[in-house]
Amino acid sequence: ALSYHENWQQAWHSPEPKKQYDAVIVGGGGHGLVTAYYLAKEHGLRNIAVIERGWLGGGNTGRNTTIVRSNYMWDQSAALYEHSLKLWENMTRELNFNVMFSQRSVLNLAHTLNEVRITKRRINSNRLNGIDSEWLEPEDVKREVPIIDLRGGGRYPVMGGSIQRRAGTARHDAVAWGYARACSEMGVDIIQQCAVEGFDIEGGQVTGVRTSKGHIKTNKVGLVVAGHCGVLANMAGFKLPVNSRPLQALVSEPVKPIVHNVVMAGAVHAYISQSDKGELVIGAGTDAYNGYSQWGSNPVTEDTLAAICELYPLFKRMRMLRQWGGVVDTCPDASPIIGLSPVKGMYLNCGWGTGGFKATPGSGHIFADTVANNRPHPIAAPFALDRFRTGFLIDEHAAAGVAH
Ligand SMILES: Cc1cc2nc3c(=O)[nH]c(=O)nc-3n(C[C@H](O)[C@H](O)[C@H](O)COP(=O)(O)OP(=O)(O)OC[C@H]3O[C@@H](n4cnc5c(N)ncnc54)[C@H](O)[C@@H]3O)c2cc1C
Ligand SMILES: CSCC(=O)[O-]
Repeated sequence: ALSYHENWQQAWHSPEPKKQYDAVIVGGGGHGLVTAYYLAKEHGLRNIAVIERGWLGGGNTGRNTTIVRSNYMWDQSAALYEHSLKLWENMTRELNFNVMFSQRSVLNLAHTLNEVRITKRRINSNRLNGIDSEWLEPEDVKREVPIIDLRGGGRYPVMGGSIQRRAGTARHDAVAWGYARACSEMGVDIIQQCAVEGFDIEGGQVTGVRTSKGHIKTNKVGLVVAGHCGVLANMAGFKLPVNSRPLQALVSEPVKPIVHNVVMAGAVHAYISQSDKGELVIGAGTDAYNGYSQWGSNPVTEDTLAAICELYPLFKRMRMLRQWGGVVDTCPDASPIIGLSPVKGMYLNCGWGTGGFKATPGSGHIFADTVANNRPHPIAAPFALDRFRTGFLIDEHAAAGVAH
């Protein structure tokens, strides 16, 4: 019988790359692995490789604060994120792997009259799209989150907020492991510690991928590398309207259960939830400058912790355990890019910025359809790269819930 560790070692095979694949997905994060999963499961491709320069889930998929919700403003976003939320609700059964999806509800607080108006407008838009979303008066917020100081320390009073009760959190690296195991069972080659270093492009068509483990022939490439999408686009000879910058998070020492939902406060760049182990999981806004570092910086976390102490005074004596960052790729309208690239046979799934974890299953599902059929899935179509030429943007900065 295999030990637990040996069992894990064999959850997915890690072969050396073959000389040729029908499709190569660059990026072994959640979005890339789900794409490979549906290419195999729903589109009958069997000769697929996922190429990951580090380890599975080592990018933003394993670094995020795990919030899952679908309460975005515009119809196009509602279709995308609600498609994903429905897949989250069945993911553990689909993968036979416990991703610990916990629908504990997500609150988005409003601290100014402007945020009250924007939030109520978003709630009405959600309800028109069949998404569960409610307005809470300050006393309702207090009932949901008894430890909150509605005065917000006097600086940012709580004037109400939205709540989505089907929203919640999940175990992020379990998502990568669950899909990796399912991919491997369908014969997808998952190749870690293998960096893509360039592309062969002939007559505008991709024909191969150059990697640190050798050359691979293919005429179908999905770029799913989050904060490094601009780097890979440059390798392929085109530019993306994306800013890549660190987004940070931190966790406290574990304490008894005291926060039973997720509480986000965009105006003060602070949001919290509590992990099943009892740690406070705290998120901040992005750094103010572009960069590819994956570690924290004190000014950002100091601001966030000051806001946390104003909203939840009893946390003033909590000790922080760990702080880290990830490189998030944000588009000018805070919406993703899903679709064809300027290079034939090369497809883009990026620009998810501070909020792509919640879209992981839906993103991979519609991107696989786009890659397999060489045309955008209907839900992906509005998120084409071309929108930055036509000007038909899908601005979700307010719903993003995080300053960037
Ligand atoms: C601190 C933080 C908190 C966040 N909180 C939330 C949240 O609560 N809710 C939410 O919805 N979203 C959140 N996000 C955003 C979310 O994590 C991302 O949008 C999402 O996980 C992106 O998934 P992905 O699979 O596209 O990227 P990743 O998981 O980053 O995967 C991309 C992979 O590409 C690989 N790669 C890069 N270059 C190459 C190369 N040249 N060759 C091969 N491989 C390469 C990387 O190593 C990486 O593993 C947060 C992000 C951060 C950093
Ligand atoms: C990092 S912010 C979390 C979200 O987008 O709900």
